[in-house]
Amino acid sequence: MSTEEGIRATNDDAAQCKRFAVDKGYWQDPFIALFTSKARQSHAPEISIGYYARVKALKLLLKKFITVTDGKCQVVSLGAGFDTLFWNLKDECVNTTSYIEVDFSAVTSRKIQCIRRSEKLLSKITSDGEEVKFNATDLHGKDYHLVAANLKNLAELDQKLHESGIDKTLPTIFIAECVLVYIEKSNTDAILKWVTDNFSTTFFVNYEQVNMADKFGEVMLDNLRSRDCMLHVEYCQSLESQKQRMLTHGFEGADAMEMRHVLSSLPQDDMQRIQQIEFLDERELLDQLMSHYCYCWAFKDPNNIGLSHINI
Ligand SMILES: C[S@@+](CC[C@H](N)C(=O)[O-])C[C@H]1O[C@@H](n2cnc3c(N)ncnc32)[C@H](O)[C@@H]1O
Repeated sequence: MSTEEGIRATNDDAAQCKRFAVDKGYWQDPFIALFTSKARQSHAPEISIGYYARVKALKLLLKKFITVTDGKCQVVSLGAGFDTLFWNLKDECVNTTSYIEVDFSAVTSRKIQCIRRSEKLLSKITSDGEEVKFNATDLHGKDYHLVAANLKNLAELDQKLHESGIDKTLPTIFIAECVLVYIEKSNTDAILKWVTDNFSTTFFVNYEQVNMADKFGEVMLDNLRSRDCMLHVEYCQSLESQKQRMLTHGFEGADAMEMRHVLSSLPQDDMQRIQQIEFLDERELLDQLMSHYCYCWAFKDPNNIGLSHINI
């Protein structure tokens, strides 16, 4: 059985791994240090390269969606944790109609505290001196919203998105980065169906485990179980099962890619740069790790605005 505490702790892990990799120079993120303390633990280069590919590919997909929709779109980040993508996009002057982050209240309240004590973070969510509205768990800026909801409770999620001013007729991208795998199949099925039932033009990006039916997958499951985290891997058997999940829940088209192929599709000059940061002992280990994670993306685009062309 997972405990909420065990699941929430995965956010601290992700944020710490990102901070460590950023401090090492894998990629630039001037905001991650505002949500994390300096990493106490070091991580193997394979882990940092994994995060590098995950962060780069998500930004790539999101920017393509924003370009296709000319910025007249909404981003909903499910289980956003301490993700900094909103601030990094703002830093590059990439804007959307609104950007909404959702997580458990214990996570959003900590994120709100970090935002409130940093002028650098606050300045990106206010404009023309407009006030940011917040309580202990929810924060509403002009185009940024951070709200508390349990993703298993769709009525609560719907209500919180409504309070954030969501427009279900506007193209909306949903991001779930290492989130659905912590939630039971019946609930994730319901989330995906709710998305396609409610949003007329929508794109979904899911990052999580794949090819989990082997020994490596078994060890990963055991490892997380010992930290009070059950992974729900029914759809993590193959790229095909990942895509089928999307298609059976109302998406018109879906595609998926193992992270080792994502990595080799990223700009190669940057790859050469990151391979020089730390000595990589065994290339095989990197390939093994990267073949157990994937991006899967899916779209519903009845007006043919071009969502079917978005890929990595
Ligand atoms: C591994 S972390 C990933 C955080 C962020 N997406 C990233 O990639 O850096 C998983 C996040 O999902 C959140 N989460 C998991 N199950 C959830 C649920 N049922 N309701 C709300 N948030 C949930 C956790 O609290 C945590 O912040």
